[in-house]
Amino acid sequence: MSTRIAFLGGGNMAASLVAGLRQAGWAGTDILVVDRNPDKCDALAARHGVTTATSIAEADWRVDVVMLAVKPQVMAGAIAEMRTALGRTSRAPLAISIAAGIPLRVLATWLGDDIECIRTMPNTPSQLGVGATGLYAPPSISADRRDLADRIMATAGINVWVEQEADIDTIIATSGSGPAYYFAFMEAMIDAATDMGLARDSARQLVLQTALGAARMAVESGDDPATLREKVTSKGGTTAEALAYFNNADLAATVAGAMQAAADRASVLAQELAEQAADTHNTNDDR
Ligand SMILES: NC(=O)C1=CN([C@@H]2O[C@H](COP(=O)(O)OP(=O)(O)OC[C@H]3O[C@@H](n4cnc5c(N)ncnc54)[C@H](OP(=O)(O)O)[C@@H]3O)[C@@H](O)[C@H]2O)C=CC1
Ligand SMILES: O=C(O)[C@@H]1CCC=N1
Repeated sequence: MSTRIAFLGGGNMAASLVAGLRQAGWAGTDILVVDRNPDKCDALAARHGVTTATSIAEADWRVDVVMLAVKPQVMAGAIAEMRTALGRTSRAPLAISIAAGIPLRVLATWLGDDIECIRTMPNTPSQLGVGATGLYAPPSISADRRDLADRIMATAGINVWVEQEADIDTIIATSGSGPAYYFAFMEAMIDAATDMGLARDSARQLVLQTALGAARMAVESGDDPATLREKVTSKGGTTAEALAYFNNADLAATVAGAMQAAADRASVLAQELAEQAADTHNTNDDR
């Protein structure tokens, strides 16, 4: 029997995951995308043959899995609306959260007792099947449900399961946000090469192909990145000069600081959302 998946939110990350699912052969008719923006719904329906709905209240929630894919700040409201709509259906779907910074304990207060949740952190290269996803499931989740989440996220690329939820914040800082770091590096290199005299289009082609080549070598050659770096670096040559410049600017500390800032932001978000969940709980108790 087929597994029906709904996406609560059809933005950048959901679109990437839908593309990965479709590329892996998941039937478009088994995928529902619920997004309030009709243009996004139309684009996903046209491109991937998925079913769409622009209203949470009116969507057909008879699904096996719900991917929680709206921004953290609007998740509580979207889940509340979905809960009301789900009231009509008899079985509770498995929820898979892709949101940064919302702990399972907070999601549980919003989802209710009957909906189990697995926390994941994918990234946008999922759209090409070369994504990287971190996953955490609490011990109470059955092996079958873990396998289901594993199967779904594996359509996006590689899966890495972690034993403690706190590691998801590190994964957000590493692979969740990571593509943006590489894109920023590419932008800086394109700008620099252009400033140094290359035509922008030539600079772009050279930078992007270099990034692709370096990534493929790092993945496929069997050598670790340090060895590959050494093989480019001739003694007394040009690469050594560039790397010395990076060292003087303390590139490693800059990268570590940026990643820590991303992880810290996830913790702050978690704290804010936990306080919001507690306030809602107290308000409901007061009624
Ligand atoms: N982008 C990324 O690289 C990654 C993102 N994530 C996580 O994925 C989640 C989504 O991020 P991203 O895809 O970038 O965000 P987007 O803003 O691109 O997508 C969210 C979509 O949900 C829609 N939406 C919001 N509220 C509702 C609602 N009540 N009913 C229907 N639709 C609604 C939004 O519409 P509108 O635009 O009108 O608000 C938007 O189209 C976040 O929680 C993020 O932490 C995780 C890993 C990587
Ligand atoms: O920037 C964000 O918050 C999301 C989570 C990881 C990538 N994008």
